[in-house]
Amino acid sequence: MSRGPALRVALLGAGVVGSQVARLLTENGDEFAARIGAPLELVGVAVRRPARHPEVPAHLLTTDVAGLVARDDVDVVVEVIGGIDPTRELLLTALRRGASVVTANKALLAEHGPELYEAADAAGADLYFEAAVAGAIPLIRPLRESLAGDRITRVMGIVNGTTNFILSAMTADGVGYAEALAEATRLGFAEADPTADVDGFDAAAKAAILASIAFHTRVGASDVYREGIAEVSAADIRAARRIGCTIKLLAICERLTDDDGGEAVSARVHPVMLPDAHPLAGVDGAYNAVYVEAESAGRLMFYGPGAGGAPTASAVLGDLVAVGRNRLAGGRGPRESAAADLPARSMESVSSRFHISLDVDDRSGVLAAVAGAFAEAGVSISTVRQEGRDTGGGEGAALVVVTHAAPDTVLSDTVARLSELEYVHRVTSVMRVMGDLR
Ligand SMILES: NC(=O)c1ccc[n+]([C@@H]2O[C@H](COP(=O)([O-])OP(=O)(O)OC[C@H]3O[C@@H](n4cnc5c(N)ncnc54)[C@H](O)[C@@H]3O)[C@@H](O)[C@H]2O)c1
Ligand SMILES: N[C@@H](CCO)C(=O)O
Ligand code: NA
Repeated sequence: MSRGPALRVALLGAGVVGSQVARLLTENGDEFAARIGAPLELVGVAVRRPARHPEVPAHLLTTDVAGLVARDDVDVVVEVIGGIDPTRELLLTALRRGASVVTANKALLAEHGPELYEAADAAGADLYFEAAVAGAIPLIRPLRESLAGDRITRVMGIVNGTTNFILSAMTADGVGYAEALAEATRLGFAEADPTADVDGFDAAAKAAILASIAFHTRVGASDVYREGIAEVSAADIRAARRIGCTIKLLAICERLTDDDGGEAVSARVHPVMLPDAHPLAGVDGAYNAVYVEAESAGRLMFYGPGAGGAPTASAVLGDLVAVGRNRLAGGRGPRESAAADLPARSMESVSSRFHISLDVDDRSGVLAAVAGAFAEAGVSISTVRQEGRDTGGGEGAALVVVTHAAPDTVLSDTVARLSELEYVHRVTSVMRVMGDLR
């Protein structure tokens, strides 16, 4: 039963996510009203081309997005347009006049989160963004609220559905990279510009958001080290299989303790060879999964659909219900929590194990020369394996070296030394490895 005045909602964008938000709002309006205690009323939907949206009642459609957010009868703006321009200005306008905002826009939050929080604070409005990280999976709310009484030490996971879909297809079906990307785009997982997915920008934005919330510190997109999957080859996937691993693009956010006991934060995104027994190795397709380690709670795992129209709309609508309940209660949701203000560390502070593939001359002395280069750089070797060449014929052989943990910077020196060796034709790939190998 509805008790309060209607919560008036403006929807910006009716693409993959927005069209599902509009559908569910219309279909389930009575249920939402009962859950909130006040009806939700969709008062406008901003789109680029109204003719393409027969599913939205025509009187709600507008191309005047700036006019819609400026309307003083709009209580909540739901933004599913994406990108920084013009969304930053639109959301600031909405917040400054006291409207709450629900957004799925990780790129905007990772670049301009503090500015949006400040505008929300100044006007006493809410800023919710569950859909921005790991789609349908409840992750932002558990981190911001459920775990607010704990000390989180690590957040690590698969947070980009498109790249996970591509890597899964390349691994299971031997499907080519381009074909898998086209399918992810067709299914609505990929960003409007899919380089945001494959080059790791999308995952890096999510890592920045996760690290900020988990460590009560402002972490921006530029603080996140980033490598995408464009360099991951079919040969890398075969090499990973040989050592009992699966390649995944991981976002890793860690609380680091310096030698002097001071704390810092590291956030990074890069491909990793994960042992098949690792729980994240079995997360396939557009599914996401995130591990959270906290001092008192221990290890938690969040798993589910990380992309797609309806799953993402589920998270958007959950936020909308929360905003509606807050309004009716005369309260607000959580604000920015950044008081810890920890410094962000670069990759120089991070050590990893590495899997390095080399094309070498198949002759005596090669192994000693390669081992010597590692020794000179102070990198300890865990295993070495020599194989016939992985691709192509020729006189050479493929050498595969797996190291013990070594600092990132030292590893780049080692690769430079290896490339200069007379017997080494090429360093064909360098990839980080996690955990124990068989
Ligand atoms: N697709 C997913 O699986 C998914 C998951 C989580 C988060 N997101 C995020 O949700 C947002 C939307 O993603 P999407 O997949 O629905 O994108 P989309 O490209 O399918 O939809 C965006 C829509 O916004 C419209 N639009 C663009 N500029 C506009 C403007 N100035 N005025 C009015 N309309 C405008 C476009 O025409 C398009 O219809 C992005 O921030 C994305 O990162 C998407
Ligand atoms: N493009 C994103 C959408 C979900 O944020 C992905 O593939 O995960
Ligand atoms: Na989520």
